[in-house]
Amino acid sequence: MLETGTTWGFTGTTMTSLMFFWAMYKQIFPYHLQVYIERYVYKLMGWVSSSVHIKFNEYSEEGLEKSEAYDSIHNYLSTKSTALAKRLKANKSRNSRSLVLSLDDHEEVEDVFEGVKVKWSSSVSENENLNQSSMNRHKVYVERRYMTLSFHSRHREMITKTYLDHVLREGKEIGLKKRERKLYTNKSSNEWCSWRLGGKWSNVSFDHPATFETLAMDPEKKEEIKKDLVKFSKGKDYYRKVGKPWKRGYLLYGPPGTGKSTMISAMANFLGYDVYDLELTTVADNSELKKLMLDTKGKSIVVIEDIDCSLDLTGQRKIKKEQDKDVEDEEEKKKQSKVTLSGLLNAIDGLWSACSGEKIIVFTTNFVDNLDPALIRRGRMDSHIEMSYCRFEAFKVLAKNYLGIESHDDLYGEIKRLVEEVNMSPADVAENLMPKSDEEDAEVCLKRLVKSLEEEKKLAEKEEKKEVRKKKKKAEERH
Ligand SMILES: Nc1ncnc2c1ncn2[C@@H]1O[C@H](COP(=O)(O)OP(=O)(O)OP(=O)(O)O)[C@@H](O)[C@H]1O
Ligand SMILES: [Mg+2]
Repeated sequence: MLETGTTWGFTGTTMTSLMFFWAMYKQIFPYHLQVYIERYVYKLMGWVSSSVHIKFNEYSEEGLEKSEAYDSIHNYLSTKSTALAKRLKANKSRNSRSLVLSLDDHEEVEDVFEGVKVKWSSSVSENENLNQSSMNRHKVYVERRYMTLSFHSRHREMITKTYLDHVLREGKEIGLKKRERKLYTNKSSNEWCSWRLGGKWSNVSFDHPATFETLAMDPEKKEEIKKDLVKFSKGKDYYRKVGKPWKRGYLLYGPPGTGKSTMISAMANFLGYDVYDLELTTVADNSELKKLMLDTKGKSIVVIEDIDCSLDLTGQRKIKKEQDKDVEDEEEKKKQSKVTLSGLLNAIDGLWSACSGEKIIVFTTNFVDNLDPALIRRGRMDSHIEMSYCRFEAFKVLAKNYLGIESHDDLYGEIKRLVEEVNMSPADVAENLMPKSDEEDAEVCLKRLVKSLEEEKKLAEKEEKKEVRKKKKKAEERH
């Protein structure tokens, strides 16, 4: 549990009472003597004190690796500090919308856990380092931050076993919630550079506003999906117990504009996950695909949109020869992705899937029947979700989103009848509902929708009649 950069020390008085002497002593004594004195003072204090102190450094001893434990403690204490500490530090990260308050240096905050009081203090010390890179080697002073946890020695067992676990877990969760989420897209392999940060994926910050509240679909189905996601995200122990990698596949299928891509954003926002948008056509071959998958982090959704169009995964093996004949340009042939169905199956199900925490895989398609059954069998795509045309329940969500209304005496009845009869996508319904100018009120938009639905209905009836006539003609010809 305690990682690099975490050291244990036992001293005997509070930090605050030493602060004045500390400043004086730093001025008077040279650094090498300070190290010597500190070692013995600490030892002496340990003999007379009943307190235990645990020190958590921000960086590892070599100063290279940032301690995850320190970050988690920092996050955990930021909530306590805002309410309890007298001196706070305010930071605003580049993309965050609000200020982040945290414990200032040399400040203390108390915490109570299972009736036991503990104290956290944040400190910063200056360490001497030799500047190796400079032509004239000289000493530089580096600030080293650390947190000290102090408590009575009779609670040692509980604090080290239960409390610290609790702090690290909670702090990690807070960190995940407040982190800036990313939308990744895969680079082509000639852009992969091991020495450059970023690796195989480029990213932008993910800020899609879709949520389950704004997603128009049957409310029961929506609740089911939300429950399923929550169960998955909390299922670490369960997945371990049943011996399955912690991952879940969702197949979203349905006609264009029914909200498949919107659903992915809603899922990511709901769980606080990153999104990896995998463009299969730019992946050269199966081995590249595996490497890309290995380079994804946990708490993420890996998405392959329009899986039926991405590659000819359905019958790649069968029609490959024919295809090769058709592709005359050698260069073009080289550029084509060689990812095969089995390569994709391996990448989803292979050993990689057990790496780096929980992962969701989402495929979307307009034509579910065209997909190879192996690709979407349960266990691989565990949940198949049909995104359907807009029915009345979904319409109500859209009307609330776009017009801010929950009912309309005259028009809701008519719309209810029409949307149950006409196949119109939520995207089209939304477009009709969106006011086109400030003068357009809810009624104007609803009337536009009614008109549009009626036109669609007439068109559908015409098409149906045409079909019936065609069938009749064929039947007559056969006789
Ligand atoms: N179920 C829905 N709920 C809310 N908005 C929706 C829904 N479906 C579509 N929309 C609206 O329509 C637009 C297009 O939807 P989206 O891109 O999610 O459809 P899609 O199913 O992914 O379509 P395609 O199959 O063409 O990729 C969205 O930006 C959104 O505003
Ligand atoms: Mg889409």
